[in-house]
Amino acid sequence: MAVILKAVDIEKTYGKGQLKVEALKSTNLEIEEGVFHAIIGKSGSGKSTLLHILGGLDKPTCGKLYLENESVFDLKDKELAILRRRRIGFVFQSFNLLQEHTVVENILMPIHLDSREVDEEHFNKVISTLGIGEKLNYYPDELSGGERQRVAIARALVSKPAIILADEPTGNLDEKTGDEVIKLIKDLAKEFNQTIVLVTHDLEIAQNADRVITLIDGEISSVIDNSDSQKI
Ligand SMILES: Nc1ncnc2c1ncn2[C@@H]1O[C@H](COP(=O)(O)OP(=O)(O)OP(=O)(O)O)[C@@H](O)[C@H]1O
Repeated sequence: MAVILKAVDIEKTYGKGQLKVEALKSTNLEIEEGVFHAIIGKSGSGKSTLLHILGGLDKPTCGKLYLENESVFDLKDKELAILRRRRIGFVFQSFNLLQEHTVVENILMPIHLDSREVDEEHFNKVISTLGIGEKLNYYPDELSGGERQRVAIARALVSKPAIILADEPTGNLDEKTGDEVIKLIKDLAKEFNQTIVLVTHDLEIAQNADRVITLIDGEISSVIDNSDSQKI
């Protein structure tokens, strides 16, 4: 499978002197196309730091990141912002929807910001897969938590990003809704051959992923394919 995102010797240090925290020690990681990856680890192990760097939201102290062979942190800030908008879909615990805009406006925001044409067929497929067709003209505060997260996922998917990065996407949802959202993410990965990297502290959620990356104290301690472990 093709490597879509590659981290090479990435390190991230916060603070100085006695306050220095090595959030990520030398990290090498390859993210493959169409694969659903989960990053797990205890609180403070560096999961969010790694995800933010993989998404170009935060710069590493040193190291390189390549998205489809483009060196992400060698881009100028403006180019990096465009790359993030066009090539990376983000899904956060807090949904990050714009309250004063309707569901459909939220979903199409990244495409409109880029003055791009909407691929109607893809849009309709995403909406029907996520089951939010009836809610397009509602406002976020008129939706349940699970519906809001499905809108955020639709927004991430609709611009056909190279990769979707999700940080504890079920963190604000009850267990049943969280399970439904994870199942949807898993189905979407297959349906759209979508590359996904999802951060979670929940081992059960990680079981849904194709590949599980475990972080301990800022270091990758293992990368395990669930399909391999199921074969054993
Ligand atoms: N902006 C910051 N300034 C200083 N230290 C930070 C900052 N962000 C994170 N850290 C530290 O870096 C380490 C890794 O943090 P990170 O948020 O990546 O962990 P995490 O595994 O995502 O944790 P959690 O599961 O609790 O969200 C922690 O020790 C944290 O305190």
